[in-house]
Amino acid sequence: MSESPPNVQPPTPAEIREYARRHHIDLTDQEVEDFEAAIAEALLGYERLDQLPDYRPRVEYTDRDPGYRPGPDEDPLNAFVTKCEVRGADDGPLAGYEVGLKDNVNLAGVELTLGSKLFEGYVPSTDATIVTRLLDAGATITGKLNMEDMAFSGSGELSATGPVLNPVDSDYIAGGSSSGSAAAVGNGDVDVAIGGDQGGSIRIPAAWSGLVGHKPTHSLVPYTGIAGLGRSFDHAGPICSTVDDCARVLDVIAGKDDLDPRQGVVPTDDYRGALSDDPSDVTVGVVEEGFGHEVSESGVDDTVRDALAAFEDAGATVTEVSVPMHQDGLTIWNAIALEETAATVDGEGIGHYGKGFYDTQLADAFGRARRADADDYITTLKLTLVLGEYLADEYHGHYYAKAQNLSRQLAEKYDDALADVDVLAMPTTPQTAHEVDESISRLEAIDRALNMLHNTSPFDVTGHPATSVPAGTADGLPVGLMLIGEQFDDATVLSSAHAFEQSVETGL
Ligand SMILES: NC(=O)c1ccccc1
Repeated sequence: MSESPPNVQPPTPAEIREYARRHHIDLTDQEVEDFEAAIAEALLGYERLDQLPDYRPRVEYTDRDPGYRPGPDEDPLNAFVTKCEVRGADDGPLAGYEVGLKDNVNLAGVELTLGSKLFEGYVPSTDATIVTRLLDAGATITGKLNMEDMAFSGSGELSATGPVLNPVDSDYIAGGSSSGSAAAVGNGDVDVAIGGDQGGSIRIPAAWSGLVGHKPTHSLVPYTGIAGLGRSFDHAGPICSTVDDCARVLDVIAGKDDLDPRQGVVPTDDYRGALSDDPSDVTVGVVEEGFGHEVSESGVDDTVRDALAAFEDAGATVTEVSVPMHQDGLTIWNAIALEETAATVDGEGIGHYGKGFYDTQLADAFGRARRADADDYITTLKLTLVLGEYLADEYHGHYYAKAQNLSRQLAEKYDDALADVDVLAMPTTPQTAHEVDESISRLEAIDRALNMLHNTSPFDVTGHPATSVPAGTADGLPVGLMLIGEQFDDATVLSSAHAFEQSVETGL
């Protein structure tokens, strides 16, 4: 997909009528004629815009290698879209670290696919803000990692290049949507990886693959230069083997970015410096409603309860808390995710509103691809666009707006529970990884893509920081314990996860 800037042309009278109709306006003949003249005048400004060069963030470390797609011998888990090597500064907190990026993160000069056929051959010429920060910290970026097609599934089997295999047991899938991020870290191909999380996509693959995944507080980590689904619930964050590495990466990528319209005031911390080894520093509120969902596997619930009992034996204070509204979290997330994703796609992948960097290249590429190849969308995105557009149109945005309001109320309920404890706790997902099965039906694929979001998705719409840390196994497969903290108190969440990791033997 090559970059060719648009060259503005005036609409025909028929087009003027058609675009008016899309806004429920019926123009008279005289209105069409008058607008034709007014539009000719207005478009002179657009001719000028075509002449002005775009304003883009500067790219540093310009020695770029476009890389290559590894074959199955080199990449048996299908973790990579591209292997590459972009070296950063000579020293810094990530010197010696090989870092992989989910393939929705702009790395200038290297193809970006979003795990989808639609973007094949698209090469951004800017870096995401977090890429600049990683390179400044001494990292070497060694790969673009596979992901669920357009990030719209939690399972790990719906990339355009097929299933991503679980690094603990390759008869199972890795979890998604940051599937390659988990597989590459688990397989030792990279030291740490960046993932993305809109409904659970950092924490699910971390849980299923026996790794640590941290979804930062919403807006703590700039999302500039990363393709997303909706500004109000897009997150990027680390997937690593240890909590210590997650804190080390967060120290580098967190903080104010003038280019990101999602951010307000962004309080940061010394995340690595705040890590504790001592369970007696930690008070945990175990959220009753995070267990026993209809889809919950008892083995998962038992493993998480046993791990929390072991944490208590090691000195942590563990209490039971109730947050009844948690049971409505997935419903609230769903109403936000459906309409906001449809609006983002209508907005050519970049949307509108807010001051910041707008990726014109992405809009050009996505705009063209979606008009030509939308039939190749992942099935869950097709479903979301149909239903999201229908609901927005038929009910005039009522449900999206109400769900946004309810997400604020939900956030208050978690805050109330957090007033008495450091962190809340529950299983990251109600079940362990699905078995690899390439013969499933469309409806089974949709179910497997979305049936694990009960505990992860509420925190994508409330914004609270949440870490998944390995808690043990159920039938030999990894189980994740999710710890949740107050907004912008990522330090306490990571510190509590670290104390757990250091004091409880999980076999992972
Ligand atoms: N990107 C996500 O977190 C996601 C997960 C599951 C379904 C839709 C989106």
